[in-house]
Amino acid sequence: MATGRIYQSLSGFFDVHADGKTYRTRARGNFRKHGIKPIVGDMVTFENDYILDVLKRKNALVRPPLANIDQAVVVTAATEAEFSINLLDRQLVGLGINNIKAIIYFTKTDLLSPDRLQFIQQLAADYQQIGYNVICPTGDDNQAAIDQLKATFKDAVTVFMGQTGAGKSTLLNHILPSLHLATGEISQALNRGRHTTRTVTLIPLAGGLVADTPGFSSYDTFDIDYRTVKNYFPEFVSHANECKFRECLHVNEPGCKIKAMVSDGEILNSRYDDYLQLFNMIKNRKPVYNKKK
Ligand SMILES: Nc1nc2c(ncn2[C@@H]2O[C@H](COP(=O)(O)OP(=O)(O)OP(=O)(O)O)[C@@H](O)[C@H]2O)c(=O)[nH]1
Ligand SMILES: [Zn+2]
Repeated sequence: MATGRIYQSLSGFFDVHADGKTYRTRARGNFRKHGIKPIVGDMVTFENDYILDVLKRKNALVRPPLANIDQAVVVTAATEAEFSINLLDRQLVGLGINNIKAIIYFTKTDLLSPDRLQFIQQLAADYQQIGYNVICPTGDDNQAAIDQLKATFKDAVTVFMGQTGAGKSTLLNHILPSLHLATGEISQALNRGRHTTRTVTLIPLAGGLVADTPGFSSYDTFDIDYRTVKNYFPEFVSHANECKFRECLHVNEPGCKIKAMVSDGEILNSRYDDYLQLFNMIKNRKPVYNKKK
């Protein structure tokens, strides 16, 4: 029996990397009975080219299906018309909930005015300070940024996420020129018919594995208790023990260190506003009752 990771799935076969070799395996019939369907990214045990067991997943994304993701490159267009700090914060919280480390990568910095570039660089420094890994190419210095990004791939499974048009395919093509992903308008046109059949392959790169598909939809459902939203704002977590109340939600409580830090400019107003927005959205969300099966 051997243990390995599924890196590709094609018409009923699962290609597995184990001990530096690759194996073409199949799932046994009884997998279907138990409702376990192996997907790319899964760690599996196998013998004689048959998968015996799927090991417990750390997390999984649905479209396209991929398990055990360590980190996501949040591809973010820095231009004024496209950038939204609110969207960025929501993406970061979504990743936090799924236990996926975020790497923020700014694109289109070549289009920025000097003022705008300075604004984005300050923002990059602020998010770096919070604890995120932020990569912000400047001018013609694209290669340095890409090298910096590649250095984060070691020993990790990495996916690319971001808004439509943010530059995910362009960036992946730079990193993996053999992919030849369609970009811009062509990509838009192809996108329309591709939801159903699209699968993902994990490609070995810079000591890690990178998903070759740029179109991961981030989840807009935040399936958590509203009282835990604060846990996904790292700069709140590191000072929460300085609030007067141990269970402080940093909303209306007296003696709240987080609110004091917002007033003092030590925590970004926009981060606190986005926290309150998510907090209220999740608190006021109508419960969804699933029909009994
Ligand atoms: N000037 C400039 N243009 C860029 C940059 N990155 C991407 N673009 C352009 O932005 C457009 C969209 O880029 P894509 O790579 O297709 O974006 P995407 O995120 O893959 O988009 P979807 O496939 O719709 O999800 C294309 O016309 C790219 O040429 C950049 O760093 N600078
Ligand atoms: Zn507080």
